[in-house]
Amino acid sequence: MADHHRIPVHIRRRDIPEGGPVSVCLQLDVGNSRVKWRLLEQGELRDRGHFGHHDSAAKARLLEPLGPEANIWVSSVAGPEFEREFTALAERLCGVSPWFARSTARAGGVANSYAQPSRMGVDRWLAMLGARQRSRERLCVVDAGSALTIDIVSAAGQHEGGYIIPGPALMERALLLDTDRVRFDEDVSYALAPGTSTAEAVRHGIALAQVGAVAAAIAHNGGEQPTLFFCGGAGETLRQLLDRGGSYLPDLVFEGLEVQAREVFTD
Ligand SMILES: Nc1ncnc2c1ncn2[C@@H]1O[C@H](COP(=O)(O)OP(=O)(O)OP(=O)(O)O)[C@@H](O)[C@H]1O
Ligand SMILES: CC(C)(CO)[C@@H](O)C(=O)NCCC(=O)O
Ligand SMILES: [K+]
Repeated sequence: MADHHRIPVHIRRRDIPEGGPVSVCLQLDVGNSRVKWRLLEQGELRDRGHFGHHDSAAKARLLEPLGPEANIWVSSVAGPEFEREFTALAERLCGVSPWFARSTARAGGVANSYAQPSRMGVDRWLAMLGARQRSRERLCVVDAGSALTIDIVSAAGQHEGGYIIPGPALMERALLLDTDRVRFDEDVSYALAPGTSTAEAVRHGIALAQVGAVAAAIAHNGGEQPTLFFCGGAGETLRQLLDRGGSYLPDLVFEGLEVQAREVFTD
């Protein structure tokens, strides 16, 4: 842990001494379907990608070129085995101990509503910190990944609460698993019109459920209309189908990771 305090955080160009070491920061967003990553050098994006949790070749390609001066920051909602394995691999391949962000009671101007903050998925927490950094208005943060999560943050920065709903792929798998005749081969895209085939009825039904959940979350929680932020693989599609504006920010979790890291490493 002490090691991290020497590491320059939120590396701005003017922080780097002339001829000094190049600050490298590898950031990972470990979700339930896949691992997303981006690589920054002196605060500038150099590369990005994604891979499966068990793709050891991809992990080696990412870690091997890094030197011991690199920072590795991780948001992970995967189990502790991923954390252990990835830490051991990073230590072996580049001599760096990754820092894993945790959900806390408060950070970046946001107060957690959970009695046990560490129980909250850190991706939700970081997405809220990222959104709060961009807007001080009342927020609705929607992460449409394996799960659809919807979180409301008041203008004062209080997490009002949130929702965890199966995401589109999970909804479809649940239907196929527990029915005999819901079967189709067509690859129909998500839309809201009533379906006129099994494929459409399923895909449009799922789109309706996802969009409807966000609309209902906003309607049910009254008050000031929140500013919408979307992230996750289905985030932009959902934003368009909902048709209430808002921003799609695929890097919201990474942005929150930087907010939390800045607080942790500069106290
Ligand atoms: N372009 C797209 N349009 C609509 N839906 C999509 C699109 N891409 C992915 N999805 C759907 O969105 C869901 C999440 O996709 P994806 O796996 O990309 O999310 P993710 O945010 O990486 O998930 P996690 O963080 O949980 O690993 C899946 O149900 C997938 O079917
Ligand atoms: C809900 C997911 C799966 C979304 O990725 C993740 O945030 C998670 O595992 N959360 C733990 C439970 C909670 O957030 O209360
Ligand atoms: K996610």
